[in-house]
Amino acid sequence: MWCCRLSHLHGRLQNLLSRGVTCSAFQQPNFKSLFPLAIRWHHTASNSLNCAWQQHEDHFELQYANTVMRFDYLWLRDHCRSASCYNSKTHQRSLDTASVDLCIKPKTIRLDETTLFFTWPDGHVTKYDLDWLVKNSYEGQKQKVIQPRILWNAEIYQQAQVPSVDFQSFLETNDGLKNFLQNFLLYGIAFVENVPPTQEHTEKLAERISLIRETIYGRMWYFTSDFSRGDTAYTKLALDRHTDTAYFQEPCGYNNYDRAVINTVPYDVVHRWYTAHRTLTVELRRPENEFWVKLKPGRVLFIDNWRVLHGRESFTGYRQLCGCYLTRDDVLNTARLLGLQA
Ligand SMILES: C[N+](C)(C)CCCC[C@H](N)C(=O)O
Ligand SMILES: O=C(O)CCC(=O)C(=O)O
Ligand SMILES: [Fe+2]
Repeated sequence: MWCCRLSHLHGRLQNLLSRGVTCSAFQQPNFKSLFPLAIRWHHTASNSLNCAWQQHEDHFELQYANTVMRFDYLWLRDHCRSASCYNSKTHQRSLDTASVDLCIKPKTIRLDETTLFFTWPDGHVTKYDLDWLVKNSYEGQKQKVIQPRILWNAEIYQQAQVPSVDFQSFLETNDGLKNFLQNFLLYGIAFVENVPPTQEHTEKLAERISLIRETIYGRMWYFTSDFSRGDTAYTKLALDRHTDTAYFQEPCGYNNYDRAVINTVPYDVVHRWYTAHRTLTVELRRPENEFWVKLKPGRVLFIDNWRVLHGRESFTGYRQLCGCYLTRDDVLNTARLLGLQA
């Protein structure tokens, strides 16, 4: 019985999808709509505002703040910030987007000072401040400066002389934390110095930026070479450039050690994959693309696993390392709270 209902629904969905939804003027009974709307520019009375808009058949065009913006009418209805459509306390949408006519068009549009008023066929009014539209439009977004990233190699990084941040100022001042995060966002790595070399202090440091991400390796990992752990990371062997946890749904990044059997692509695609892998590996192994640092007690290194790979030489003797994984969303959130664009 359930099977029947499901396949019936499935059929209907496919039908809808294959037919598509069109907004052709011919579907509308009103004969006037067979003709394109008279398109004309509306200018503001005051020249100082420098705003002009035009109502096209299928979109609204606005020129303001040296930006030409185009808005879909459904988008304009959907982003309505009126009390019935949007809860400004929770910043959540109350409007049921699926209930809006896909072919909706405003009945009237008018500009008052810096506010645009759209009146929809059912009488509902949506108000937009011109600056809000600039900030949230596709075209406005494209002009926005995003947090710059520096593509570096060993020489560029050394010449930049990026300072490490002192443990005390990292923990106790927003400026210290902000400097650290700025470097981290720019280069994908950053250092904190003078950290008491204990697990507790390393944990405190991590918690200052973000939530610690618990994984199968534990919350804080504190390890020395121990082959019983069954992973090259826990040996004294050299560890080639890699990123961690490539096999997670939310991985820290990619890597060759943990790559699973490739069984989802045919032989000719797989060969192209190997060629690409070779090109990437050759780049990664160029000495000028490598930056070697000696980790010593008290020096903590943060690595953005989406940008920078890490590895180590083989070693002899006893060596201990302590660390943890951080949740990316929270690191970026802390950066934003400090006024950085992340
Ligand atoms: C020891 N520590 C927890 C840091 C990492 C262990 C991860 C090992 C694994 N090969 C991977 O790359 O995901
Ligand atoms: O031993 C090291 O320095 C690095 C270890 C490592 O990369 C890992 O555990 O994932
Ligand atoms: Fe690693």
